[in-house]
Amino acid sequence: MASEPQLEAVKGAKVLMVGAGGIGCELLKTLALSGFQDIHIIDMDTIEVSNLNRQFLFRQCHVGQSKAKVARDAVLRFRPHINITPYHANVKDPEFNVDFFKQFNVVLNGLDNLDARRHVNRLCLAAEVPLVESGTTGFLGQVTVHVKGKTECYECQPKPIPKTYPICTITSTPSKFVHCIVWAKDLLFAKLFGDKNQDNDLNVHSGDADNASRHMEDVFDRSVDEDLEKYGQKIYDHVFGYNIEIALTNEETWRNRRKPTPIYIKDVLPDNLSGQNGNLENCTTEESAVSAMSSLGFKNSQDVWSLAESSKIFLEALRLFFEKRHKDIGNLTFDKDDQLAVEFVTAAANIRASSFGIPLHSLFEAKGIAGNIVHAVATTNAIIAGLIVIEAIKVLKDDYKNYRMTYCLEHPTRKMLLMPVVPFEANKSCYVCSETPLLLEINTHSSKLRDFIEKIVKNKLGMSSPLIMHGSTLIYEVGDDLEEDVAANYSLNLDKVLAELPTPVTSGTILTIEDLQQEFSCNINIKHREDFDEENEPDGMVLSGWTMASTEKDNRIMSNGESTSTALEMQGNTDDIEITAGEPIGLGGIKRKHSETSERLEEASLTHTGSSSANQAPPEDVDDNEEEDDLVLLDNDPEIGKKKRLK
Ligand SMILES: Nc1ncnc2c1ncn2[C@@H]1O[C@H](COP(=O)(O)OP(=O)(O)OP(=O)(O)O)[C@@H](O)[C@H]1O
Ligand SMILES: [Zn+2]
Repeated sequence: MASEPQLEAVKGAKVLMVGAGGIGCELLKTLALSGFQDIHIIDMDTIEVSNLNRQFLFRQCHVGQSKAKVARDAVLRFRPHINITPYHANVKDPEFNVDFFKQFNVVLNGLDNLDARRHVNRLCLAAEVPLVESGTTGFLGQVTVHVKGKTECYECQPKPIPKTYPICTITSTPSKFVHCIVWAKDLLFAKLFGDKNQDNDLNVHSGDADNASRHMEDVFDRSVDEDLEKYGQKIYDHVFGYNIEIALTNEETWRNRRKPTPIYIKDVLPDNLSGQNGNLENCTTEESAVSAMSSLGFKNSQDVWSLAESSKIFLEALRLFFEKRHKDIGNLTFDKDDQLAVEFVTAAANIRASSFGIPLHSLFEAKGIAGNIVHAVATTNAIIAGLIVIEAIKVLKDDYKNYRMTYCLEHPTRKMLLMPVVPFEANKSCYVCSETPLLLEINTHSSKLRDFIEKIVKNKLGMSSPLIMHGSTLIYEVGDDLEEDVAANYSLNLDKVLAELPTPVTSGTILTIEDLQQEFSCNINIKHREDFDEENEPDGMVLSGWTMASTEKDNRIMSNGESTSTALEMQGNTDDIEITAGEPIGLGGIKRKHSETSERLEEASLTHTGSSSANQAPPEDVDDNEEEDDLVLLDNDPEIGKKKRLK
C-alpha cells in the first residue's frame, strides 16, 4: 500500500494499462494494492495454458477467455470496490484514438512487441499523456518514463531489430519465418531427437490441453518395431494437421488474425505415401554427413523447396535420423553445422510457414536464422511491475526530478541488480517527437510506391493507416470510406515507380506522411540514388535522419563529468548521461558517467516480455577498472555533489 501523500496522488488517478500478460498481471495486482481505483486494461489476447505458470491471475478454467476480463475479475475478488474496465481488443483499433487516451493521467505498457509500443508512444505524445514503458526477458528487465517536454519519447533512440519472440507467437501465432524456425528447432526437433523428459511447449494447447498432451505422448513415442515411414507420416499429420485443427477451435485467437490451414500428408504427397524413400546408395555411411537432400537428389541449398519438396525432405530426414543416427537420438540439440538437422528444421519450418501463409525460405537462408527461447521469470515481471508503479506515482505527483529509467540486470554491476538511470532528454532529431524531417535515399526510377509504403512507411515508420502527400496532392491513402474510383486510382499508383507517379516523386521532393489515428505526421526528403549494396542495404533504400549521429554519440560517451553538478543538473546536459542510484530503490548515491554500461544497457534494451527466443546479449558486468576516467561518485554526505574517482 502506498504512503499517505502517495495515496493522495493515486486515489484520483485514472490509468490505462496496455497488456495483461506476464508484466500486466503483476502490474494490475500491484496497482490495486497500491490504492489505484480507476484502472482500464486493454489486451487483445485470450489465455493460453502456457501463460498459467506466471500469469497468476489466470487458472486452467480460464483458458480461451479474454485476459483483460479475467484479470479484472480476479483482482476485483480482493479489491471489490475499485473500478477496473477491461477491453478485449487491439490497442491499434480505431476506438483507442487520441481522445480516448486523453482521459488518462498516465499510460502503463506491459506489451511484448515493438509495433504496439510505438503506436502507444505516438498516441501518448499526441494526447500529452505520460507513458511508463516496460519489458522483460528472463532475468533482464527495464522500466522507462516518457513525458512530453520533459524526457525522451520511446522512439527517440532507434530500436535494435527485435531478435526475441514471445512463446505464444512460436507455439500458436507465428507471423514470420523466423517464428517457424524457432518452433521447428527448439520445439519439434528437440521433442523428436532431444531429451524426451524436457519441458516442451509443444505439449501445450489451448482449450484441450489434457487431451492434446495425451495425444502428443502417444504420437511421439515410437515402439521399437514401428514402421519408420508410418511413424514419420503420423508425426507429420499430428504437428501440421491435428495440432492446427485444435488451434483453430479457439476462435478468439483468429478473430483478428489470418487462420492457418491444417496440412495432412495425403493431401500434399497423395501418390507418394509408400516407397517415397530416398536413395540410400547416394548417402555416405559417415554419420555426420548423412543428408536427406543428397538422398533425394536435391543439390542447391539456395533453392526454395515447395511444400511437397519440404514434406519429402521432412520425412526423409526423420527416417535418416532413426536409421543412420539412431544412437544420437535422445541426446541431440540443434547444431547449425549438422546438415541433417538443418535439413529437417528447414523442411519443418517451411511446412509450418505454408500452413500460416508465410513465405518459404531456402536451406541456406534458414540456416542463417537463429534464435533461442529465453524463458520468462515471474520474479523479474514482479520487480518490473513494482518499478512501473513507483514511476507512475512520481509521474502523478509531477515529481519529474526523480524520474528514473531502471534496468534489472542478471549479474550485479557495482553491487547493483537494479540500475537506475536519469532519463534522457528528447533527441532533437527524433522524427516522432520533434518535427525533424527524415532523408530517404531511393532509386526513384525503379522503386515502386508499394515498396516505399511497405518498407519505409509501414516497417520503418510503424504507420498502419498512412496518408501520403506530395505538396497538396494526395498520392496514397487508406480508409474504408474511400470512393471506389479514388481507391482504384490509389491502387494503380501502388504499382508505379516513384518518378512515374501522376505527381512524380524525384530527387528533392518532400513527402508528408501522416497517420490519422496516431495523429502523427513527418516529412521525408527524397534523394535519388542509383545503386545500393545488396548486403548492407537489402531494402534497396536507406532512411536516415533520426539516428543519433555517431559524433554526437561519441560525445555522449567521451564527455567527462568535470562538472560537480547534481544528478538533475547533469540530466539537463544532453552530452552528459549518467547512471545514478535513485532513492526509490534504496540504493546509495552512486553515480557514474554513462559510458560502456549504457551502451550495453541500450543493447539489451528489451523489446518484449515473456518467454522468448533470443540472440540477445545480456548486459555484462562492468569492470570497475574500465574507463576509469568516466567514473564519478556522489556521496550522501554534506559534500554531496563533489565528484570523486570511483575506486
Ligand atoms: N496490439 C496489442 N493490443 C493489445 N494487447 C496486446 C497487443 N500486443 C500485445 N498485447 C498483449 O500484451 C501482452 C504481453 O504479455 P506477455 O509478454 O506476457 O505475452 P504472453 O503472450 O502473455 O506470453 P508469452 O507469449 O510469453 O507466452 C499479451 O497479453 C498480449 O496479448
Ligand atoms: Zn522522440
